Amino acid sequence: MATGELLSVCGCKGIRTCLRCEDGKSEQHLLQKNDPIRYDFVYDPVIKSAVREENGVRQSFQFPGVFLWESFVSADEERELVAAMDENVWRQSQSGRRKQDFGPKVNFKKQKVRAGDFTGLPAVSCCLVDRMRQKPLLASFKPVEQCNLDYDPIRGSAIDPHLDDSWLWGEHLVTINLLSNTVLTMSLDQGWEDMDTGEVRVAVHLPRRSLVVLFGEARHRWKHAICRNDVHGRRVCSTFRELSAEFLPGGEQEKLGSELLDIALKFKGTPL
Ligand SMILES: O=C(O)CCC(=O)C(=O)O
Ligand SMILES: [Fe+2]
Repeated sequence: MATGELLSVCGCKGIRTCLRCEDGKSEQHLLQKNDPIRYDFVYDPVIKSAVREENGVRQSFQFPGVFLWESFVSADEERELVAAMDENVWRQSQSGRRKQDFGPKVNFKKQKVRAGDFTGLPAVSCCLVDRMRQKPLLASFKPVEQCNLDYDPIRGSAIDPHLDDSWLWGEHLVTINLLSNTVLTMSLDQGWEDMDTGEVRVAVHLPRRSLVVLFGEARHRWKHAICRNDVHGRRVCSTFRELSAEFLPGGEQEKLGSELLDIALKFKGTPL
């Protein structure tokens, strides 16, 4: 298929905005986006803790559920991966993002999933998945979906704080961060103890070409986001998702789960 994007101003719906459509949205929506933020921590991957220093006072707490793998792909691989993505059409998505999906057809509201036109993950991902599985944390990771996202400061690209679905998707969310450094902002709307009056945020710095895994508390309790201000140049990422227990051996929908995995892991996919 030809390189390019499908024509329309942008892909935003409801309260989502990007630089292309913001003039036309009500100020209320923009005000809601600028709520004050109270407690800003930075994730330290060495001590696996969130750290903050204010007026010479250092505060920190354990922050489990984040695994960072720096230089997961080489500079040559990064170039090849992005070139392969750019051979395919990027579809407009919310908040100034563009996307390419390789995965089953899902209706999250009705909790319905079927193979649909899914042809599998792309061929270029086969060696990436083999490599990630070398780490004990991901030894049994079997992705059934890959979503490529494209962020650009010119479009004001971002993704609002959210939790990924956990009816269909399993424990580990794996993202490869390409083309520029960014920050994954983890947040709890209402903190706890002496921070319970405001939002608590933890900035997880994602170097270019790194891989990050969210699991446990960082997957299920803390929301994650990419803020517009943290997109400094074109950024492309690939997020891989596995199936939840319901779709794995012993689960109620194991047959469907195994059919979807068979398709996914043939690595013959084209985007939907
Ligand atoms: O861009 C990212 O790194 C995060 C994407 C994300 O959270 C999602 O697609 O659910
Ligand atoms: Fe997400």
